[in-house]
Amino acid sequence: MPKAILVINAGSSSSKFSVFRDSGQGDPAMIITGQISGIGTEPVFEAKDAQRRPLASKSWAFGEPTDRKSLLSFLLDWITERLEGATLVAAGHRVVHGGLLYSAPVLLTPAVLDALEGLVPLAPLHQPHNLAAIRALAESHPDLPQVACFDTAFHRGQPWQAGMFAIPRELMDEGVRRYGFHGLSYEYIARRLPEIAPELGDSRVVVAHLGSGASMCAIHGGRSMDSTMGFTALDGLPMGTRCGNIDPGVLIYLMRQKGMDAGALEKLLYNKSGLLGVSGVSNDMRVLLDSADPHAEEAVELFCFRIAKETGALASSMGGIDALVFTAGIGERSSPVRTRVGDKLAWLGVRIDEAANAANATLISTPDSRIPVYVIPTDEERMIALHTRNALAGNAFPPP
Ligand SMILES: Nc1ncnc2c1ncn2[C@@H]1O[C@H](COP(=O)(O)OP(=O)(O)O)[C@@H](O)[C@H]1O
Ligand SMILES: CC(=O)OP(=O)(O)O
Ligand SMILES: [Mg+2]
Repeated sequence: MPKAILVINAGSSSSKFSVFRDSGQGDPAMIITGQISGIGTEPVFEAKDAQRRPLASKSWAFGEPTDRKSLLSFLLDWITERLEGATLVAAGHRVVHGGLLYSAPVLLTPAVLDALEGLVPLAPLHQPHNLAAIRALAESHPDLPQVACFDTAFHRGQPWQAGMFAIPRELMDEGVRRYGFHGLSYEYIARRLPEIAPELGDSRVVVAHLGSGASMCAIHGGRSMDSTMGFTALDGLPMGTRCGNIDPGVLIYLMRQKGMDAGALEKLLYNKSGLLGVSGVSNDMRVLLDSADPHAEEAVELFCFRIAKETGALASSMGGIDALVFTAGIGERSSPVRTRVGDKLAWLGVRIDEAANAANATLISTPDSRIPVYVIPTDEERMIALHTRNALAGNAFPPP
């Protein structure tokens, strides 16, 4: 009998989900995708089929239970009716932080969940919501195996220099080190790129994952060598509402001179900074690109400046660069951002083909560009489905 795997990527106010049919041969096939948004306020459920055609939607009447557990229970009932003979065998979750302990996907047990709970302070924007979805599902469906797939796992094999802060060694031994995130996305790109460009299998690639969280990764021969995010998902590029890298002296200044405590700093750096903080207009790149406000223009320019700067840094970590890849919401859909980054990398010999770029084509560089530039839609959900299948079978993935 065919099997089905539920994939969940739970955020603060929304849970994205997909259902994959798994025949055991090749990659699992996505059959349903969607999200429940407005969790905690007015939830709305929307589901689409594999071709992204609407399948169903629902909102909840006042007074109906809309806690996470009830919403997930509704979701599972709805999915079970549409499995057409397949059996739901597991749920795979994106869990942002795996810390020092988890460098591969893991079958969830109460002890694993407790260990992951201890990492909440390292990913306050993500981890609590990832774990809340797991706990809610464990309550409503205690017999359904659940697998945690970590954003940090792909980076755990990085050279030691990339993982180290120049602070006293004891802190590093406790786990105060650079981890890197968006690993499921980078792992997918590392797998997909050689299918698109077989000659790039062993090469040095810089990947820019530009979504509401944004980071970049240096990948050599399919392995992560360095990344812009560090101990938390606050480091590196400026993001929708996060500051990206910042002189730590600023934090000491804010504490001393402005009396800010940890909570206030967390709010400032995670929720009020980045594109939103610089523009004062929006955290959404589409809004900024359409805005006539000079501060919106500055936010876009700063974002692109930092992407170009990090490209140079990551290339240096690999001793060179053979290709550049854009992915995630902004990377896949914003040709103006890609044009600006390309212009800033003209020194490297990057030449963007504007017609291909405007069309969001796969290859957006000209034939005379010194390195090829690609746009590759990411698929973190597919990686989670693959990892979940393999964790259930007790196999390591990718195979050693
Ligand atoms: N056509 C577009 N042009 C520019 N930015 C876009 C476009 N479409 C989506 N985005 C940006 O992509 C971001 C979401 O990216 P996504 O990868 O879905 O993020 P996340 O998974 O972190 O929520 C939004 O904040 C929005 O600014
Ligand atoms: C790690 C991270 O920043 O994730 P997201 O892009 O989903 O916010
Ligand atoms: Mg994302």
